[in-house]
Amino acid sequence: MRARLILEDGTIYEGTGFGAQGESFGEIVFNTGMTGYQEILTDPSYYGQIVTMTYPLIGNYGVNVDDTESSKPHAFGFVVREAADHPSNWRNMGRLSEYLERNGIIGISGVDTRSLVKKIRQKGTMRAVLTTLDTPLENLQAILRASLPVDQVARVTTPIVYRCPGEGPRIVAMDFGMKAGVLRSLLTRGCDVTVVPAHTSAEEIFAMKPHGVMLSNGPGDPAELPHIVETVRELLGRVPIFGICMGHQLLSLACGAKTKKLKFGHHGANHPVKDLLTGRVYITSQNHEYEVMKESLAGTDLELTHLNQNDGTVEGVRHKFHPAFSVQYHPEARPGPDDSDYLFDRFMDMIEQFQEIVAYGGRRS
Ligand SMILES: NC(=O)CC[C@H](N)C(=O)O
Repeated sequence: MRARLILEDGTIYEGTGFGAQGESFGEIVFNTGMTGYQEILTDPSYYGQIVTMTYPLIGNYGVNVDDTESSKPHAFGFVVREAADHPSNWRNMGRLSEYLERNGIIGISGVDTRSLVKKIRQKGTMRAVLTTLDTPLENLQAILRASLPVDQVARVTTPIVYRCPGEGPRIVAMDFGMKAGVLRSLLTRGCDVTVVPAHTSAEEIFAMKPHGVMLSNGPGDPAELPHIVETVRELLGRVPIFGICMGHQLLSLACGAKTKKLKFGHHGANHPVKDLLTGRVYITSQNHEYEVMKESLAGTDLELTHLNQNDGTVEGVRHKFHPAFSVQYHPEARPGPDDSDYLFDRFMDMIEQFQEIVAYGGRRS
């Protein structure tokens, strides 16, 4: 089956379709992980994005039921150099091509992904359309001029409140498109987690009497979510907060910092980040297109805590007075190294310390 990938700058890549048939339109990004394709496809933060894998052979260990980060794939398309269709692994339960087909995701193989990634790095993230149909080029170019979906968080957040009981601290997790790994990291620490839709108000959250609030990862532009930024501002100082990726950007915006789009984003499993509090460098898992602007931290009550060692971008902040901190990368990993798992312990310690303050008649009303 013939497939075409057409970029905003007019470049056309011809390849072979694998997975579903049809047409898909989104932003083209690249991920540098050698493995982890199933976690990547099912990470809700990829909603609206067509993902190119830089590693040349994808699909070689098949798919299984454990490597998913949500109930279904969210990426808008998948681009690879070579799709391995004879998987071999003790956990293998099926072929990647069948998995994509079953889930309505269009894949294209046989693409010169090196040239594609070079283009994205030179020109920045672009819109792209991926098709297995014979649609005339003019029509595809018209699709490329259309606007991208807005309020992507609303498309991937949980529609209902649900609870995973535990004996430990009560956490309310605001789901902006939360990866299963975030929930898992809290549950393995015994937390009692209530997951709430993205648009839940601060009042509704306080009614659940949380010991801590988790701000999850999620797709799209954080600056398009002023109502959620306002909610985070209302939570600040009244309950310990830990933000991851989108959660980090929303916490930063709530404290007066600014965000902007990176040229081509960070998507991979080997980004070096320095924890400025300990001086140690960690290899981290990343997936983001936006960043918190370093210069915008001046004049806020946020302190820079983590720095990207490749390009010097902001990777983490903490509030100088309130119990709140966040990181741009993924301490829950999946896929990627779990070097940064300690941040969940830091959150647990923060909750314990805040509880002591509350017990001594501190800040909380
Ligand atoms: N993984 C995420 O939470 C991504 C956050 C945001 N959508 C970005 O692209 O920067």
